[in-house]
Amino acid sequence: QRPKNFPPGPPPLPILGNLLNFSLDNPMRDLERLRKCYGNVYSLFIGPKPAVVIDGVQAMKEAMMSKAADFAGRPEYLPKHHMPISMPVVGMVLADYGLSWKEHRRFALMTLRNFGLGKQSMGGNTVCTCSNIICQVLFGTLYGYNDEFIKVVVQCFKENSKIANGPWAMLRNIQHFATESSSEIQFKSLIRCQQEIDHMLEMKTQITYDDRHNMPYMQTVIHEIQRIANTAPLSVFHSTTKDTELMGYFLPKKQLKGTLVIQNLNSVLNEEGQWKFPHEFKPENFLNDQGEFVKPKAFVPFSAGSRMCLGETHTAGYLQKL
Ligand code: HEM
Repeated sequence: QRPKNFPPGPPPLPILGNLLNFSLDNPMRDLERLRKCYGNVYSLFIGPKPAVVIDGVQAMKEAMMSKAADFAGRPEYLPKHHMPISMPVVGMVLADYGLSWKEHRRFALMTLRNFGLGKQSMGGNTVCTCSNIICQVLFGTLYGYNDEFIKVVVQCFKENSKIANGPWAMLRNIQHFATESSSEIQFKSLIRCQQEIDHMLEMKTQITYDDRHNMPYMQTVIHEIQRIANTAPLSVFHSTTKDTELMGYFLPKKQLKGTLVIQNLNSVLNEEGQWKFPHEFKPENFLNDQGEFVKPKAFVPFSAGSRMCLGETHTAGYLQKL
């Protein structure tokens, strides 16, 4: 039974809730269908538990920015107590809203920033140390500095990136780009990126992270790939921390032990009215009329607000807002 003035949604079945409303092959398409039927804020039953789905920039902004503290919880039943033995402690990702999470987040942000996250390229031991800290932040496990496990993990990542960036892989990627839909645009984008790289390499021997400011087209392509790739389409589930309202609907805390909140980041990354070409791969989505790189407010692959991803380099700005 939906509480009074709760967001509308499809009628649930006993025990199963709305599970049969979703197909296994493409549940994102079913969410889009429900959005068209019920609007940008609607509810579903995952088994017996009600959940609220948030679509589009406007609803997401109200929940994650204007009412950040009300929506910053994590659901109780996320599988934090069923982690493998190597992750016995709850990391920050699944930690519920509270003092402990705040302190961990503040500390992690400062540590990552002091290590130069997003400022400089890192190498050698720094990579090992950072990977180790990321393991602790994410999974709650810190390895010793000479631990063989973390050394092997870093070595595997290095080998993988060599393979992924090697000449054969590049050829394969170009072939993939060239044969997928809107292949011509993608192929032209790659050629233009290569020209930008070649131009930079005329002036110096190696390109670093800082050079991105002089490579606007490269930036647009990377961002457009991330928009289309949609790495975490439903983000990490949130939960309300108190009775609150969203777009005129009432979301009770007490009655439901915190309402489960699902952000549909996919709906924002493809929202009509927010993008010049919402449903196509076009780097122009990130170019203004002067041909400069701009990041539209609907670019939210890392989510937004107080629980926004720590890997996003601009997250540091939220340090003061916790
Ligand atoms: C392309 C790569 C990545 C994507 C798309 C991504 C996306 C996300 C998303 C959508 C969330 C959930 C935010 C929310 O609950 O509203 C998240 C949380 C998080 N991410 Fe990432 N992430 C990426 C890489 C990283 C990296 C490299 C780190 C390590 C520095 C990281 C650390 C975290 C942490 C600690 C959280 C939990 C924050 C909290 O609960 O307060 N992520 N990420």
